[in-house]
Amino acid sequence: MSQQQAMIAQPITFYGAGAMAEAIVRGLIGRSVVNAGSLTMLNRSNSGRLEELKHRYNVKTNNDPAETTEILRESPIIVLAIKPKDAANVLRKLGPLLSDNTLIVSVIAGLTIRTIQDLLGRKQPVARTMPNTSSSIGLGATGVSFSKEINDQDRQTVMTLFQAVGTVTVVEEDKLEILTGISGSGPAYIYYMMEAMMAAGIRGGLTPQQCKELTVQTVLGAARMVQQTGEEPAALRAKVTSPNGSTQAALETLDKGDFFETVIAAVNRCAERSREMGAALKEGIS
Ligand SMILES: NC(=O)C1=CN([C@@H]2O[C@H](COP(=O)(O)OP(=O)(O)OC[C@H]3O[C@@H](n4cnc5c(N)ncnc54)[C@H](OP(=O)(O)O)[C@@H]3O)[C@@H](O)[C@H]2O)C=CC1
Ligand SMILES: O=C(O)[C@@H]1CCC=N1
Repeated sequence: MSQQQAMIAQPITFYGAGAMAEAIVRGLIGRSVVNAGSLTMLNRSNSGRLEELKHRYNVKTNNDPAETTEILRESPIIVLAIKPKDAANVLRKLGPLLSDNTLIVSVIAGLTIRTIQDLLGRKQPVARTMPNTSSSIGLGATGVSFSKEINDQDRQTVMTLFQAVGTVTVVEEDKLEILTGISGSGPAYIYYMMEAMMAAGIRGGLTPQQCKELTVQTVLGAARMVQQTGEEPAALRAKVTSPNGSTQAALETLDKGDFFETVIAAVNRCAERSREMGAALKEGIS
């Protein structure tokens, strides 16, 4: 990542102060793309959480209903970082507070641009994004789609925001669900794999600390190998796999559990679940 990262001068309000909002805020501050004082994080009721965030990042926080209304009314950029189940209520109340050029950036899984605008009751400029939690260390992978109301400056702001915390892939909106299956939820699959590898090592007599160190370095090294050598994962896998050797035996065991197709099914189910959540929100509009 370049040292001369573009700055975002406008204040940004995070509507929702949970795991994903924190990941982005931590990344933005870590990369000095924003001044902490220009970030505000709002939640519904968890004041302890806001205290923690204020202490950790020096950001402004609030959950007083009257004050948050004023903050939202005056925010040029609002990042929606609430759960899908809370989105309908929040967006219905938010719509009347916006001005025509308030930029809405959503990280909410499944929620389409059309549904966001319908719930807001106005054709707001919207960037629908799907980041992941690795944004917190600047290694996020974010997918983005823009509504047609977005102007070039807003588009650049959104690109700057997410490029500051990792890579950005602009896609057609109907590809965001499958993208969620790969990169939005993907860290969880890798962690699950790591959990299983560590459990195996512990059962085999290694210490938890040894297992963690070995597993982390293995995952890190494998990802970096793909990135730095430019070789395909399949080619790199072949280099690890001696004919009739131990790796082949392990991979055959994975294949007995239909590993490859199971991962594909998991990614597809994730995408499908995102669409289901989006459809439920759409149906809720009446
Ligand atoms: N976690 C992840 O890996 C990723 C998540 N996402 C998306 O990010 C969004 C947030 O997820 P995540 O951060 O994990 O969720 P969390 O449960 O960690 O956070 C949700 C936040 O929303 C707040 N909130 C809920 N209702 C309101 C309301 N009416 N007014 C103000 N604040 C409210 C909660 O406040 P309180 O605690 O006070 O109720 C909380 O701060 C989801 O839509 C998810 O799809 C996208 C990519 C990856
Ligand atoms: O599980 C979820 O719904 C969110 C979306 C992507 C990652 N976490």
